[in-house]
Amino acid sequence: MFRTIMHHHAASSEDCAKLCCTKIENFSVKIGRMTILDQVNLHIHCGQLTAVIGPNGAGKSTLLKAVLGEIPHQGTLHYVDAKGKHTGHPVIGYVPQYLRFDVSAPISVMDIFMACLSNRPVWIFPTRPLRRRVLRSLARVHADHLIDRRLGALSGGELQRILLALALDPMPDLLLLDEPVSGVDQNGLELFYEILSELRAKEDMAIILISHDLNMVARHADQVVLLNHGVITSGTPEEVFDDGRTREMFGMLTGGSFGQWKGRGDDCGNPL
Ligand SMILES: Nc1ncnc2c1ncn2[C@@H]1O[C@H](COP(=O)(O)OP(=O)(O)OP(=O)(O)O)[C@@H](O)[C@H]1O
Repeated sequence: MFRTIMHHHAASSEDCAKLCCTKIENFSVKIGRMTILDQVNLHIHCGQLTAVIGPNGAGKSTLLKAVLGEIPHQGTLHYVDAKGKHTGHPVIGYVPQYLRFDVSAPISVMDIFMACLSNRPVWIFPTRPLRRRVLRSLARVHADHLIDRRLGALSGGELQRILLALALDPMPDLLLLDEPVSGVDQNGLELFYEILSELRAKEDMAIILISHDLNMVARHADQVVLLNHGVITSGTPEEVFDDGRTREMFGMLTGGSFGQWKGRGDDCGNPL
């Protein structure tokens, strides 16, 4: 069950550019006779947060799974770091939208780290260095106080941060996040975005985030991609949110501009 939060190595055949970036080229996914993704091309720059938005069923989660190599797809993934020393095989960290587990199971946060980080069975008492390492990982996401908490007793936001900490060990080149649609309150969401901002700056990490909260995207993303089976439009938050196609797709009122509604919104996170 924890396979999806482990790390993946994606292969590529040639360099992408001189700057640190990931190029997603001509990604297509067909399931049966249905085309879910059609020729998606994206450049994801290191040190930037790229938010993917789009209606339900647009293929957002499918795109992340294809980048992870978890589902059959066409297209190629190229990665090159700034120094050109680590080209072609990004280490990818993945934070899934949700984790299915038995909420009554006596599994602690420490146990799940043990299961993911070492080959030791979880019933062996953790060694001190391992516990210190887990505490360091958890501190990165402001969650070291949760190390002995039972998984089933975590709030939605806390669980999301634990999954993020797991995806960051070892530190990935490319971080993929599928934000939960519900279960994380506004404070949890704010903290999560703050942590992502820290990471992109400190680790020079490329981050792709599927988000349903347009206000948070407007405030924190460097680049926004509007996806609906293909890329409808992409650019800065200003460019994408002022685009008539975005406004139409999300039922926004016409006439307003990005600057007027940035930071405001209704209770569901929709810009007014
Ligand atoms: N294994 C599958 N078999 C058949 N159809 C699938 C499969 N996986 C996804 N789909 C379909 O592909 C489309 C895209 O799904 P996906 O989960 O990628 O959308 P999404 O943009 O992430 O949606 P949401 O915002 O609702 O999470 C949907 O219509 C979905 O029903």
